[in-house]
Amino acid sequence: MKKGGAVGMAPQEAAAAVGQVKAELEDVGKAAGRAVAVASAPAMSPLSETLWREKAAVEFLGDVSARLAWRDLTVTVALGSGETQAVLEGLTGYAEPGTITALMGPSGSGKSTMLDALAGRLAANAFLSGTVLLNGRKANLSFGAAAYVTQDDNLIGTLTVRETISYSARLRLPDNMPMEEKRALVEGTIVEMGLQDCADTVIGNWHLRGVSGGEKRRVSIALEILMRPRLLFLDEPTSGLDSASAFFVTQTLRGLARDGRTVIASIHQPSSEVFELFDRLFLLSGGKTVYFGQASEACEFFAQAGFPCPPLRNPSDHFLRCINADFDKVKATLKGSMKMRFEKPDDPLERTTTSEAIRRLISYYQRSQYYFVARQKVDEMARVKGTVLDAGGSQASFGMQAFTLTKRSFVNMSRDFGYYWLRLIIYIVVTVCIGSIYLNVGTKYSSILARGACASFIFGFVTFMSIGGFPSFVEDMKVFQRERMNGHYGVLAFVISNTLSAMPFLILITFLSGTLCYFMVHLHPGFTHYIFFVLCLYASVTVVESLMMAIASIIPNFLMGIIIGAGIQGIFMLVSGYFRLPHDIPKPFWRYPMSYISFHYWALQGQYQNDLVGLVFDNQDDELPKIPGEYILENVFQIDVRRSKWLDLSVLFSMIIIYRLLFFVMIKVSEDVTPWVRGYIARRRVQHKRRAAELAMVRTPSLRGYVVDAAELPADHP
Ligand SMILES: Nc1ncnc2c1ncn2[C@@H]1O[C@H](COP(=O)(O)OP(=O)(O)OP(=O)(O)O)[C@@H](O)[C@H]1O
Repeated sequence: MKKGGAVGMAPQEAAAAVGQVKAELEDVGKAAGRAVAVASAPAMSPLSETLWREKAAVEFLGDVSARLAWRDLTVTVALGSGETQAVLEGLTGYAEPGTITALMGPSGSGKSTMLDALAGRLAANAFLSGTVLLNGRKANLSFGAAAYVTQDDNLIGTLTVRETISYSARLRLPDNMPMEEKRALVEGTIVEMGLQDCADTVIGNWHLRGVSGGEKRRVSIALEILMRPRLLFLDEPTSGLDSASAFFVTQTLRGLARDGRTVIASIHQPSSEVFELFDRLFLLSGGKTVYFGQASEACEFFAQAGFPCPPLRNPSDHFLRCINADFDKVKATLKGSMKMRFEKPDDPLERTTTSEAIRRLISYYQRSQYYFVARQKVDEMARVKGTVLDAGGSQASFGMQAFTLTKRSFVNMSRDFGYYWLRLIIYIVVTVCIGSIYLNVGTKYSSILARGACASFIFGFVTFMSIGGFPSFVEDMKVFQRERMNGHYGVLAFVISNTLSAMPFLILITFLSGTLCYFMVHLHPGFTHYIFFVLCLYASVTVVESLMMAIASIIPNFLMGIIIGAGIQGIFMLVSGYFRLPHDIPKPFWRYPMSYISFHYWALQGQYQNDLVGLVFDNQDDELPKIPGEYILENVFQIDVRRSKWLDLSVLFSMIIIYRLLFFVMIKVSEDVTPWVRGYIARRRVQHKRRAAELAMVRTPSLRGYVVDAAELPADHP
């Protein structure tokens, strides 16, 4: 059959042609299935091959494979001004098990948005219409039902490649799977992604030189293929890779697809070798379909549409050259500056603008057999209700997830110099400075204020320094968000692990610096006084950590987070009872509730009692009276001495729990509530803008006629 012949055919002829195409496609499909059985093995690691052989029979029967189809997919985003922008318009296509589908198009054409729409990850201000069907059913693919490799490699910099993959395996594989098998799976994945040479190299971060960008990309992919997902989305998996690595990665993805998986990847500018590895091609320009069909037939489609690929040009370069409207601007600029001299009159693209070429290609596609066949196939896939795939994600128990995460986080904290070690040094230096300035503070009259100032500085500024860990928290949150979106583990396991892994470091930092400070300043002697002081310091620093983690969960930006964290702490410090005495703090708002919410307040009140109760202040050489600490507490610092200092400490410890719960709630809110609220606001803005525009048109007499005329136009009028 002549390809492209459906254009301009009578309906009966077209139906017969489609029938023939379908028969051809089915034959090709069966042949591909058989070919897969033979051809896929050499591209796979021995382990993958075994897995494949065990499961291939089941998978090709179609009971657990993923058939994805989308029809009339349209995505509109609401912009801040209330205007809307159509990012994708009426896309129809499908992806089948055993194939790799490439999404190609110029920058900004909507590739990432299309992947997000298919994977159920659209931003809150993006609205989807049309249908996405998985095995013939509407499916929610977020949180682990499909694996998704994003453009950013959010990995833990201090772990080696092997450790990164091993921890990920332990987080997701079933607990009862023998360690040997888990290890074999990890090693198999390392081999499959060609990471053997750098398996024991750290990923790298700002102070650790690690693996190359390309290797990082491959680690990100390895993490997602580890669990052999049925459906795999990849956003630009080859960007930043050299041609050999890009070929290797795509070959691996093809091997994975041949394993019975459905692979959809957006690709920027593939080399001709890479392009040849794709089964289907979805070409996008300005959010519209330029071509969807067999990748190998794309050249023919372009030739039929009047844009044949010149000999010796990489087909994918040619396609992208034809559909990138930016070339018009570039050519105009170059012509204007007389820099473009060599024009080829035989090239159709020289005789027309790229915008015109795009228009012609889109319109040609919509009348072509390719479009017709795609719609038929999608309708067919929608009719067959296949297996409901499980939610995917982790198969490990909650306990295993929490344990593995705690261990991984502890290893990261102990290796990352910037996480706690640097802070430990700074804490020691600062506390030595405090110790020398208030050295043997004594019990003279002048010591009263010195003790007050010393405690205020310690519980104010020293705890304040904990915001220095914010950049590390943000890195942790990025890794968490990637893993969470792919369903590796839950929020509770993450919060618990983060709390437990930080605990030993916080104990070390606060006990070391607290002990130095306590003995140098010579605070109230006695073991219980000492232990109260360090516990108070520990609780305060932990509360600040929890507060900063809660901030990091909603504001994942270093500078903004530090400014907000510093602002909150500054306000808390202000109402702690030192800069303004408790009874003098204005009652509405500042005393009730702010000072009671401030952890500085409780820490300072407790420490004042801990330090002053039982001490007597005098100036030995004078005749002046001796002043008991209790009197100073009540009359100078305005503290109720009947309240136990242990109550203050228990409030501080309760605050740790409250802030950790807040951290948990914040993550849940940013996951569930924030997108809903943002979506609601975006919808309201759009409705408001539309109503205003309609009103303006009806009120303008000159436009009234236009509105009426427009209403009478046929629906398909441009
Ligand atoms: N949530 C959103 N809010 C506003 N605009 C958006 C949103 N999502 C996508 N867009 C816009 O839609 C267009 C397509 O974006 P998209 O990231 O999908 O393109 P792309 O083809 O993946 O580009 P690149 O290859 O550069 O990554 C861009 O102009 C982008 O600004």
